[in-house]
Amino acid sequence: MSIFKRASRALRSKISLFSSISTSNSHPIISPRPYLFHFCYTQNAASFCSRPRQNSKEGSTIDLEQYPSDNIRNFSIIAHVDHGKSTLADRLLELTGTIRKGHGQPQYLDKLQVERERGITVKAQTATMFHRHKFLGSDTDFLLNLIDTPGHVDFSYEVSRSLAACQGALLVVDAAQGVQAQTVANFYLAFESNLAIIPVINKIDQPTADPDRVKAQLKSMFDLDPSDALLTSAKTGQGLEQVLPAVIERIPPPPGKSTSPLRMLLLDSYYDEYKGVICHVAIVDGALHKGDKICSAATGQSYEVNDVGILHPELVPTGILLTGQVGYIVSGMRSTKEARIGDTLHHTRTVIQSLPGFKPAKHMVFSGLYPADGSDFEALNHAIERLTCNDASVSVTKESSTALGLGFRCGFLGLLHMDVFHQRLEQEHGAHVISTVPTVPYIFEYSDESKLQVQNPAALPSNPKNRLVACWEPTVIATIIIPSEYVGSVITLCAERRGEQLEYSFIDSQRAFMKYRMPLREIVVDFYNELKSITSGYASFDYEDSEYQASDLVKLDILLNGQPVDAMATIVHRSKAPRVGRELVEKLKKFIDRQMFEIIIQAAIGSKVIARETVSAMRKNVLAKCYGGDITRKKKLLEKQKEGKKRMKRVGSVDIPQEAFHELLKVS
Ligand SMILES: Nc1nc2c(ncn2[C@@H]2O[C@H](COP(=O)(O)OP(=O)(O)OP(=O)(O)O)[C@@H](O)[C@H]2O)c(=O)[nH]1
Repeated sequence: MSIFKRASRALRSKISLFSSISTSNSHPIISPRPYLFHFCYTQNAASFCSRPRQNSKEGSTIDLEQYPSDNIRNFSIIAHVDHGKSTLADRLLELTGTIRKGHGQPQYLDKLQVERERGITVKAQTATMFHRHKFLGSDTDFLLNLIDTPGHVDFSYEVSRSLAACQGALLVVDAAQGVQAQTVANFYLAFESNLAIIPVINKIDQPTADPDRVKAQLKSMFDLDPSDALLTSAKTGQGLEQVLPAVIERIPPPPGKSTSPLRMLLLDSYYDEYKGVICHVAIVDGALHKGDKICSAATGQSYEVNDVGILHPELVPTGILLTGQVGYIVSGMRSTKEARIGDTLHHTRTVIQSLPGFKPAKHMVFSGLYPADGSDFEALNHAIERLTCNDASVSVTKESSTALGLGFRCGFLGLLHMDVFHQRLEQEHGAHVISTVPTVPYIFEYSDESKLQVQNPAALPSNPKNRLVACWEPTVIATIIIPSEYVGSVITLCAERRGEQLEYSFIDSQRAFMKYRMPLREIVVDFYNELKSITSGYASFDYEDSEYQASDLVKLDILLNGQPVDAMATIVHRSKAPRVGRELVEKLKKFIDRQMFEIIIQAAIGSKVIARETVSAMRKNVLAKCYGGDITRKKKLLEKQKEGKKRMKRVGSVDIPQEAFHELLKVS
């Protein structure tokens, strides 16, 4: 039985996310303002892009009243990493004249520096486009809201939020790589949200493209009709003219009621230096006008709407948003904490039923963040506050460490998310941070039946008052898709990582599909890199969280000259403790400079030492390799050493360089 059919059974009873609720109150509709259109030819001679001209009265607004919900289509682009979502989004924006062709920066909607440097999408981005299409026999103007979503598993929360504002999705699949792990995960997200799914087989220009094989995979895995698949190349433009007509004809208009009281779903928020908090919203029912008084269903707090508009793709004020439209509002919220993602906003003095909202983001990985220089705590505090304004999926609590001083314990959606957060802290806010070994949330149960959830290994008492009776660790269900020849080595890797095989089948003659239950701890540290390396980069991998399972866990302490370094403590499975302990002390030995006294580095479980290294006494001579050379070179090296010393962390009498903490992150 195909996965699709199994899922259909499970989901048969699910109801639509946007099943509309009938209400009697209606908000008065303001009479339409005058509007004008001009038309321009696009690269595709057969179609026009209709671009509403700026309203001359208000100077800066576009009139949206021309677009009743029947003329609106809201859709996401979803796919596995690198299958071409952002490039396809670029082409659609060009095709509709929303951005100029050759605007100079590919993947236009990937705006963050980190997205551009890494070539990945981290934040979902919305863009409103206008398009004229012959529909039911006559030329009709449509407003299309496109949401480009991230492909990496850590950001699937962004995908599920985006889908809540859509009635359809373009499921993009690389014509050479075929269905991959995130294709499967994203298909189910869209399917569970009852979206119309349009398969798009992209990159057909590649020499290894095999669209027929991909069509067969789509049929066997998801029961998608092969004749529904669009064949495109976002690179050469081939086949792109079919995309928007398919969006208009196959995706239903938004189902909301224009005569019902306003209900809008808060999709996302970020902080802008000049405007304050900007919220992205989807109008589910009713209409919103500039100057309206609105209220949060979650907090009861009221606000006045100071600005409202669409993302075209930059912010364009329109003074109004109508049923089914997606746009932004500025409403005097002082912090993004007030803008709760998934909240329902409505007019004050109207009674509405809240929208279903979203499941809260689940933090998979926790790590301590400390200022590299202890005196920078306030600066780091400020930087984290500002960044969490734009990334509400990070949890932050203050903590202190004897080794590192005052800092923060942060929860992330995965390791890539953690990495991206660090990079943004440094790039966007100039913060220098030391992060501690990432850990997953464990549960420890004691003889008095008390349970302790541990997000920071240092918080686990080495000698508890009550006897420890059980330990529990979080698990995930991992999906792995690989070429058949790598099956053996992947099974070995998963067994080493304590995985339990749940499913093993073949997508077609060349590709195997496997499902494993695995401890989260085993996959957050370097699993994906190892999987990629043993499969020559051909594996694709995705995971979803699952239940806790009993496990034999121990706390591994790192001691320097007999003194435990709380920031380096970690929790591991007992069977892995000797190897992890050895690796940790070896790594530390490499990074701790020789000092004027001997340093003993130990890894211990309770009072039992399981690994040990010694750094012999002496000052590191940074000039050792500087034969001859002029004095300025030597001065530079000494200056660098001085600078490095400033960034050292003193534990007892031992100075630990910042890199040592970074290197520890890599030890599994
Ligand atoms: N040959 C070819 N390359 C393409 C095509 N579409 C996209 N690419 C290339 O594929 C790479 C990934 O494209 P993106 O658009 O960034 O992919 P994405 O799915 O948005 O990636 P994530 O956001 O990281 O998930 C880029 O180097 C693109 O230039 C295509 O149709 N043909």
